[in-house]
Amino acid sequence: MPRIPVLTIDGPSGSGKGTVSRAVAERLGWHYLDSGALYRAVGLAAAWEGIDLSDAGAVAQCAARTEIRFETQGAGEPHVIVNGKDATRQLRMETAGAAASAIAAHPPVRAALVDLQHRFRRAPGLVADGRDMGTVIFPDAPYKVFLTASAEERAKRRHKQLKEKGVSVNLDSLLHEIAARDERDAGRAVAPLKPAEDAVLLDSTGTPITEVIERVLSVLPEKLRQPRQD
Ligand SMILES: Nc1ncnc2c1ncn2[C@@H]1O[C@H](COP(=O)(O)OP(=O)(O)O)[C@@H](O)[C@H]1O
Ligand SMILES: Nc1ccn([C@H]2C[C@H](O)[C@@H](COP(=O)(O)OP(=O)(O)O)O2)c(=O)n1
Repeated sequence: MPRIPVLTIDGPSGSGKGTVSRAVAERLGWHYLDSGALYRAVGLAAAWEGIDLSDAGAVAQCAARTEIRFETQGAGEPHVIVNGKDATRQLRMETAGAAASAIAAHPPVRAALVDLQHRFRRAPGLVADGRDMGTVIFPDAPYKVFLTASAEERAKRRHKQLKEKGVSVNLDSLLHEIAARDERDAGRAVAPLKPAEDAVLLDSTGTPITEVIERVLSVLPEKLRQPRQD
């Protein structure tokens, strides 16, 4: 029996993975996995419990007992409920991204989240967004994209996004944080940020989101791109 199709979209922070993945999943009528939100949620849950984020074993145990749910509430990003609390806003802060990047470097933490991620592969298909979707979690995915953009453009996008959410941050410090996160995510020993050998590379610098979405959709065969009738 053919396996349920997966489109993986990996790339660095601010490359547009989340926005593009959600739009593509909606167009196809497929499920969506925001794997970064899982790492963010575990980082937050560990901080709530006062766990030292450098303690790989303690964070991995925390990952195994943390309950993470995604709730669709109208348009826009799904809300993320961590151990019963709506943590959506907190999880989007750059501090949560940095904590996620730190705990994500621990192999036992990554191992604790593998089954959960595989369970998102449900019919009719899955769009999976992250760093290692095409390389480690869904290496057999038939469709893979690696999305990038210059660090300057990614920092500007994040700056605008946070400003729209009422969070004021300095552009220079964002650029620094993004560069530090890129370096840690790409430099770690386990599941580093890198394109799968069979991924299509897309640089979105200066390209409007609508066009990026079309380019990603063009990676899929025509028959999958038809809107579903049911
Ligand atoms: N091609 C693009 N051009 C301009 N802005 C973009 C583009 N892609 C994404 N954005 C904006 O950049 C911000 C970060 O995008 P997001 O999808 O959260 O990135 P990622 O998930 O890769 O971190 C969002 O506000 C989004 O609207
Ligand atoms: N599949 C994944 C997804 C995220 N991570 C880690 C590394 C990232 O810096 C953090 C946060 O990821 P997230 O995709 O939410 O961050 P951005 O939206 O790209 O800024 O989690 C990971 O190691 N593996």
